[in-house]
Amino acid sequence: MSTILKVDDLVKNFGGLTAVSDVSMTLNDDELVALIGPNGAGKTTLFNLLTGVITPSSGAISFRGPKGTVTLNGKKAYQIANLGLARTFQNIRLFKDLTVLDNVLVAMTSQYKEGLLSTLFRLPSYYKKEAKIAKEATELLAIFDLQESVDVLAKNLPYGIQRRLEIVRALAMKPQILFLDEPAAGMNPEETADLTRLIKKVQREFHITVVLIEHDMSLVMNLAERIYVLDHGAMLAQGTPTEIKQNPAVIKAYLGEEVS
Ligand SMILES: Nc1ncnc2c1ncn2[C@@H]1O[C@H](COP(=O)(O)OP(=O)(O)OP(=O)(O)O)[C@@H](O)[C@H]1O
Repeated sequence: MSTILKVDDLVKNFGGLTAVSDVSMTLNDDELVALIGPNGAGKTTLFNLLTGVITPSSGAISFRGPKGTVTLNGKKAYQIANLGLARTFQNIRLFKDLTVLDNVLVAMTSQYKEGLLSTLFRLPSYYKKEAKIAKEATELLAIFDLQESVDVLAKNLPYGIQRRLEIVRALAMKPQILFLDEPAAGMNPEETADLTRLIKKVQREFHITVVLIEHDMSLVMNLAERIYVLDHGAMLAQGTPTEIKQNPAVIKAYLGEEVS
């Protein structure tokens, strides 16, 4: 297993507040990692730094992509996404007035750069590529049991299914690392159990690294191979679920909350 993402001494200050403080971490190929911590610990800020939504105050992020290792600091969100880091957000960000299929097609077409001439004059290669994209999108939706809903407007889907569609959209970008920000937020226990199965399936079938922020400890302990724990912006601990459950510093940070 080799390192795909390396974070060294990352800092993010918002005025006088240090939201992320000297955080170092590594992500390996094909692993499922959880990032946990109490409210306000800096988890989303760390995701935002890794995916270019905000820029670090200091520190380094390096990513081993298909064309070698690149520094992500200073790169824009779309450049980082094109390199192979896709994400979902805590608040659903679908195109609510587009159908399920169109939501996925929009994400997918960023991967297929058709020439201007072919697009303008609708050459046969244009239609061939369009058919290929539609087939891939439909197959991806089927993995997520959304094949029956391809023509439904995103805004008319139940909440749990909208969250699922968000994951499909992120996967449509063919990422090497998938960041999921609270994928089970607002879901009922049955939806959460379905989601847990799906995330496992995605990681197995797509051979990608998955990192998730999650407050639902049963999901985290069921899914994660490794866990990082943030507290007050700093990395408090890292280890296997068993190690984290028994870590006195983690138990103290979660005082009053159950880490089980
Ligand atoms: N854009 C911003 N400007 C100022 N402060 C911010 C900004 N974004 C986050 N913060 C602050 O940084 C700290 C970390 O916030 P962050 O949202 O990363 O925590 P979190 O661990 O994701 O919390 P939660 O589990 O509640 O989502 C908080 O004190 C928050 O108020």
